[in-house]
Amino acid sequence: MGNSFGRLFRLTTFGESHGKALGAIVEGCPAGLELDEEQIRLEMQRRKPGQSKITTQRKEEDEIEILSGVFEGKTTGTPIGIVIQNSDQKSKDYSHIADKFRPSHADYTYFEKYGIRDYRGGGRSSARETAARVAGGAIAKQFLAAKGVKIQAFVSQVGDLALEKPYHELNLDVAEENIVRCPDPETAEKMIALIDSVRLDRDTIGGVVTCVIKNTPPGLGEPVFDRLHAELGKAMLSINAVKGFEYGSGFEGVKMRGSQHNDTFVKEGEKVHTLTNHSGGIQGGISNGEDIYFRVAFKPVATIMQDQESLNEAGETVTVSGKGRHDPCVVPRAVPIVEAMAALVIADFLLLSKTNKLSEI
Ligand SMILES: Cc1cc2nc3c(=O)[nH]c(=O)nc-3n(C[C@H](O)[C@H](O)[C@H](O)COP(=O)(O)O)c2cc1C
Ligand SMILES: C=C(O[C@@H]1CC(C(=O)O)=C[C@@H](OP(=O)(O)O)[C@H]1O)C(=O)O
Repeated sequence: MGNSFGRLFRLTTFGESHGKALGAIVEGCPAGLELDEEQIRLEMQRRKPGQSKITTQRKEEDEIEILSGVFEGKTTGTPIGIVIQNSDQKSKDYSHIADKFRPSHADYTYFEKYGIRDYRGGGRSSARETAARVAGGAIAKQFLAAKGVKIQAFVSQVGDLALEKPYHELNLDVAEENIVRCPDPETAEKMIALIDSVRLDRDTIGGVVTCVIKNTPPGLGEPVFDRLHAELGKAMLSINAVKGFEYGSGFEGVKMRGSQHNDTFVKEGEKVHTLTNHSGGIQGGISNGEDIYFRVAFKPVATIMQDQESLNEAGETVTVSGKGRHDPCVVPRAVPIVEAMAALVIADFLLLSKTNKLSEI
């Protein structure tokens, strides 16, 4: 339970941060998709630890090995198994807190739930698990690319430093050219300096990742419960350290009047289009064909290199201090994770949408 995501396009992950390996099993990917392994590797490189001075210094290559479900470069429709070896575990960094709870990490809640916890590197609660999500999401991304759907995420805020311009006034393609993954080079420099100074203070800082999905066909999503934005929200809130999700006008929208907020419909050739997009491409839980865009808020990382008061398993007051390799800010590496989870949601709804109309069954 709790280790799988999706209904028709389905991802299951396994593995712990300091265990032998992590893995992904993708089920439901249609047969005959040309799978570019290099593209999956590129996505893994975008997420891997040790990629720059502003990320954790754990060194993992995050090489993937595809075990099944692909023949002569094409998917066969059977489960795709992928394994990612762990090679740079330093479990001794965690010996001093084996029976202590780091404030705001998952140590206490895992112990309460299971009565036992793999304290090595946070075990299953470590964001190392997201390596498997990125591998699975990379397959969903390729499936979507073949249908013309494009997903792009970028860092839009670190601490108080936020991009002023909306996404459509930015060249999102340049985001990958800097280590923080912000599409405005000047703001990127400031963000990098801010993360670096926070790191030198032995502290951590939060941030926001914005994601844009282009060319989604209208009609994806369910009118009740499994609304498209609800599933995107669940996908995003399932990522480690996420504290907030908003789509379209989001929380800012409450400041507007209906007369300002409504998106006017117009016809452009054969296509229905809206003049503004406060809806964020989703109305009534269903995609309307406009860009889908949303923002995901990440908290400051819990493990800080400072003494903090906490409790141990016996309920005694103890001092806890982080050791080892940790991210001073998660957003640069969260960008490909957000894209992967978004791809899984859209791929799943794309398959489900084939059951909407009698004429399509
Ligand atoms: C890309 C990424 C990297 C992370 N790196 C760290 C880290 O180095 N140290 C840490 O304590 N937490 C890190 N986290 C956050 C923890 O995994 C997360 O706080 C923990 O699982 C508890 O879950 P919660 O914050 O969602 O409640 C990271 C999260 C992400 C998305
Ligand atoms: C190793 C990765 O990131 C880790 C995420 C993480 C956490 O608590 O989430 C804690 C640190 O690792 P460890 O589990 O070794 O202490 C990070 O280095 C990775 O993303 O591949």
